[in-house]
Amino acid sequence: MRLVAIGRMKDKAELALVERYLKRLRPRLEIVELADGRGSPEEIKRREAQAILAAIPAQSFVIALDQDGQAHDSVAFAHAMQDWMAAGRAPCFIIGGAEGLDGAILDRADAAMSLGAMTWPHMLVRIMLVEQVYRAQAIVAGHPYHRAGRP
Ligand SMILES: C[S@@+](CC[C@H](N)C(=O)[O-])C[C@H]1O[C@@H](n2cnc3c(N)ncnc32)[C@H](O)[C@@H]1O
Repeated sequence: MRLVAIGRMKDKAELALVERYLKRLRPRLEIVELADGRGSPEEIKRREAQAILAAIPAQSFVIALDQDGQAHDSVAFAHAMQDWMAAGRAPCFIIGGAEGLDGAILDRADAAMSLGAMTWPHMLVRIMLVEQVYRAQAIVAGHPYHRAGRP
């Protein structure tokens, strides 16, 4: 599995949170960080899109993180991950930069996934996604990390 993300995560507290979940993931999630684009907002998105497209492995199931995408609950996400893997298409998640994702990425993506209607900073999205991937693996494994209790 791969995560292609715009921006270098430097903050130690953010890195520690990503590492907390990353080290537990099986299969592992490789994070590919790409430099922020330069120029006007449109140029930034276009340049970042070129780099993102080049970093997507062949055969992967591409999931663009986008606030207008489809919102899953954690169990549905876990089962979707299982289906992609079973089909031999390892997930490749994409997180945009400050300007968001270029339309070319949304066109290339096999799915667009939302973490809610609000706009989140990309580094927080990275942390939340890695936690949800770990939660998905816990759900599939029947690990008690995920408690399904609801009112
Ligand atoms: C700061 S946001 C970009 C905001 C940008 N104005 C836009 O409209 O996408 C950076 C990245 O974080 C991700 N992101 C932010 N909020 C999200 C949400 N609610 N659901 C899914 N991804 C989100 C997206 O990949 C986005 O490109």
